Amino acid sequence: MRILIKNIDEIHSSGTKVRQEQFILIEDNKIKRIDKMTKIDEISDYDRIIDADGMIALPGFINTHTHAAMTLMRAYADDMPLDQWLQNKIWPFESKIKPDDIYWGTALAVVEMIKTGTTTFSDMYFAVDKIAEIVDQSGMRAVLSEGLIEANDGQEGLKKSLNYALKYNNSAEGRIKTMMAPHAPYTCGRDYLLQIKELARENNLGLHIHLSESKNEVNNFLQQYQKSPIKYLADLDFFDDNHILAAHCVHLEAGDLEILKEKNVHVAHNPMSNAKLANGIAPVREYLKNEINVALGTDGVSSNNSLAMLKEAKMASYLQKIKYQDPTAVDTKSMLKILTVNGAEALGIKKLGLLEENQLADLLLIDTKKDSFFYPHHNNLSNLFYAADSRSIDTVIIDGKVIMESSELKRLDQEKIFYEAEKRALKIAANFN
Ligand SMILES: CSC[C@H]1O[C@@H](n2cnc3c(O)ncnc32)[C@H](O)[C@@H]1O
Ligand SMILES: [Zn+2]
Repeated sequence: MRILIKNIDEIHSSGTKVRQEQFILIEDNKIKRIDKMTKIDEISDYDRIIDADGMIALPGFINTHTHAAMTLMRAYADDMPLDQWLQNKIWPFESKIKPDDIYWGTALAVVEMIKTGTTTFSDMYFAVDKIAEIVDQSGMRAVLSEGLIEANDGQEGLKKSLNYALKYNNSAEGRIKTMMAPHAPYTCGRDYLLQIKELARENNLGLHIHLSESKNEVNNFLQQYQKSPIKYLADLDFFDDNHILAAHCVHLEAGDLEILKEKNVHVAHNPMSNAKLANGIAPVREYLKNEINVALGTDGVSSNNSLAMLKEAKMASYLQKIKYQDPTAVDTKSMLKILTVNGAEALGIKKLGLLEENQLADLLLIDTKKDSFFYPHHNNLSNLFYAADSRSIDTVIIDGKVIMESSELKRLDQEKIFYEAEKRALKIAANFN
C-alpha cells in the first residue's frame, strides 16, 4: 500500500528545520520519501492520495505513562491526595472491575487518544489480554504491561504478567510491545522487585514503575530506609540490566539526579496528574539540561482528567516556566521533542518519533485553516502548542494506515464504546453508593 500526502504546508520533526511545500510518500508501514512538491511528478505509483493543503504534518504524540481503562473512573474521585485517592476510592473501584470492563474502558481511552493525536501509548494495568485486543482492533501502537502490586498479585500475578508479556510482545503486526511493571517501590517488597527485575532481564523486557511521585513517598523511604526511593532501587541494582521507564520522578533528594543519569533511566513526566493530586512539579528543566531522557504521559484519566497530549504539553511547558521563573525552561521545540522522539526512546521503540525517510509512518495532519487558533500564521508550532486544541487534528496515520480522517474515526464504533463504558462504569460505582 502506498499513500501519497501532497501539498503539506509545513513538516515539523524534531532536530530538522521546518520543511515547507513538501510531500510524504508512505509505503506499507514506513515513510518512503519526503521531498519538495516540485519533485512530485517523480511519484506515479500509489494507491491513494491525500491533499494536505492548509495542513502541517508532525509525528504522532507518544503518551509514555497511562492506565487507559481508568477512563471508567473519570470524575469518580476528584480533588484528593494520592494515598487517600488510591486507598479509599480507586483501589476499591478496581477490585470490582472485570476484564470485559477493562476492554471497554480502554476502548474509550483509545477513542480519546486517537482523536487527540496520540499514536502510541504505554499502559500499566490489569487484563493485558483485553487491552491487547482493543489495541489490535483500533490500529494504535502500544507498550503494554500488567501492573503488579505484591499484596494483590503475588507469585500468581507475576507468572500471569510474564506470560502476557511474552505472548503479546511484537503482536498486532508488531504494533504491541510489552514490559513488566512493578507498580511502585512502596507496593512491591525488595524480593518481589528483584524477582520481577530478574524475569525482565532473562526475557529482555523493559521495566515500567511509578517512582518518587509524592513527597510522602520520599519521606516514608527516608524514615524507613534512610534513603530516597531512587537510591533504594539503585542499591538493589534494580536499574541495572533492563530498560527502565520511571513514571513521575517529581521529588529528588541529593544524588538522585546523578543516579537517573548514570543508570539511563527514562522519565515519564505527568504534569497534569502531579498538579491535580498536588504532588508537585518535576524538575524537567534539570532533566533536559543533564541529558536525562524525559518524555510525557497523562497518567490515568482519574487523576488528569483527560488523555489529551496537547493539553499535557502546554501544562508541562507552563509549569516549568513558573517553577524556574524562566520562560525558556521548556520551549515549543523542546516540547515537540518531548512529545515525540523522546517518547519513542523512553519506550525503546526504534525508528519512531521522527518524520524522516525509513521511519515508521505514525503521523498527524493538523488543519491550520479551520480554527481561529492558527491565525495569524506567524508560527504554527507555537499556535499548535500554546493556542490550539485537538479539534484541529484532521488526520491520524499509524503504521501506515489511516486511522482518522477529517476528524472521523475509521475503525471504531464510537457510539457503542460510549454506551458500554458508561453502563459498566455506573454499574461498578453503584457498589459504593
Ligand atoms: C497495578 S496497575 C496500576 C495501578 O496504578 C494505579 N495508579 C493510577 N495512578 C496512579 C498514580 O498516580 N500513582 C500510583 N498509582 C497509580 C492504578 O489505579 C492501578 O491500581
Ligand atoms: Zn500512573
